[in-house]
Amino acid sequence: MSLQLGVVADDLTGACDVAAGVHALGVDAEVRLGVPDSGAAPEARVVIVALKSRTAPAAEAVRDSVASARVLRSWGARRLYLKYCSTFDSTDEGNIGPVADALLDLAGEDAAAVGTPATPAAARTMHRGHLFVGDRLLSESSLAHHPLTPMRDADLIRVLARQTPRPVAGIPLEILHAGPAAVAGRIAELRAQGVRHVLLDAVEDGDLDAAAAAAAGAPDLILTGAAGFAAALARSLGGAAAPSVEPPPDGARLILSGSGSERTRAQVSAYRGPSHPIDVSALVAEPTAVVAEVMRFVGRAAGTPLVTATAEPEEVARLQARWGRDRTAALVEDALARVAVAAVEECGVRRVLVAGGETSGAVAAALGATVLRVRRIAAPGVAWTTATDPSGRVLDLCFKSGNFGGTDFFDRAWD
Ligand SMILES: Nc1ncnc2c1ncn2[C@@H]1O[C@H](COP(=O)(O)OP(=O)(O)OP(=O)(O)O)[C@@H](O)[C@H]1O
Ligand SMILES: O=C(O)[C@@H](O)C(=O)CO
Repeated sequence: MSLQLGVVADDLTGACDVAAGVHALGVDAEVRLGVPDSGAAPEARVVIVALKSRTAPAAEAVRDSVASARVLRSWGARRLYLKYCSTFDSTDEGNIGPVADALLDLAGEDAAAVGTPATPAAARTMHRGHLFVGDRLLSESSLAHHPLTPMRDADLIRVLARQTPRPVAGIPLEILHAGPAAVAGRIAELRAQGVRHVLLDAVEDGDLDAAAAAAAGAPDLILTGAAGFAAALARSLGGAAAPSVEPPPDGARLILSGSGSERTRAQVSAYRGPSHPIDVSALVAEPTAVVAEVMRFVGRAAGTPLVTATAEPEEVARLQARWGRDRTAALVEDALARVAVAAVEECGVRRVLVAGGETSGAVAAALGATVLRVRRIAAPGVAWTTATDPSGRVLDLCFKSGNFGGTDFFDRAWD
């Protein structure tokens, strides 16, 4: 089976979100970590390249995304998809606009980028170009206070227009409701007017299906969006078989949380097993001693140990003000990554659940995972995945976006 959809995702948990949605439809998907080496094409119909490009400097994000897109094309990908966050996480500098522009350059002079972050299953909907998170405008949700990409404007036409010199326009819901032909017609009109970025309204999966059907007739479009539109495209591939559910490998379990999101804070508080906080200030002075102390806890814990740096926003802000935002983040990510490696090597851990996108990227890289295949859906947008580390150990890895999973996720994810 040939590669139908080649996805470039701007973070690892976002890549796993797409893989989970595609797998749930019975379409085989594979996640590649980092810019892949070209070479033999994977067998999966959907391949998702997981980058760490959401908050990287725009030039770096463009370089890695274009390199990944070239490899996906060399593997015969029929469509290219740029996966960004369902809450459009970005700044005026990028990286959604610059990366989409670079993919348009690759696709040809008249190409256009068409898509939507709307993902109704995750309560992200678009109306009149405005993004809603649940019942709130994006700008009135907790994303307005995101430490790296605060989203203070819910008008995504305006947000994207600040990131690209190319004209941006939206397609309203009534055209989506009029069906694929109406959507395709409107896209063609906008392109004829010189528009190069089109954002679609969508409030339910049927709207995304109409968009996917419209896109089918225009193979030169670059498709963009979050997991919702990617799933609609996968649905349109058809021929889905029931997803297989493999048993997990034997071995001990570990939970690592470096996420600061509201949902993860609730999950950490609700967890009923043994847990150990990371002392971030101690980490600044003596990271090796902190990791050694954590490993004594992991080695002795009865049940599934949780190692957590998750803290209230005021505490994170205090630590960032004292030690620097990037330095604190790097220290925490490095410590959790070292704990993951030591737990696998010394404690027989084979199942690792990680909370937080940046944290997940750091842990996956340290474990030497390069390819992930979905084993089982753990929650909407979250999957258990199988990877083989460089020593040949089979690992069961779950990378959870900060905002995903129920409050009791850390207790229930293992079933
Ligand atoms: N106590 C802390 N103090 C300062 N920084 C922290 C602390 N705990 C975690 N961090 C850092 O905050 C960042 C959290 O980002 P991460 O992407 O992992 O989670 P998130 O933002 O909640 O989730 P997502 O991107 O999945 O929505 C990481 O870089 C992590 O190292
Ligand atoms: O789209 C989302 O909300 C997630 O897949 C995500 O990008 C997590 O960082």
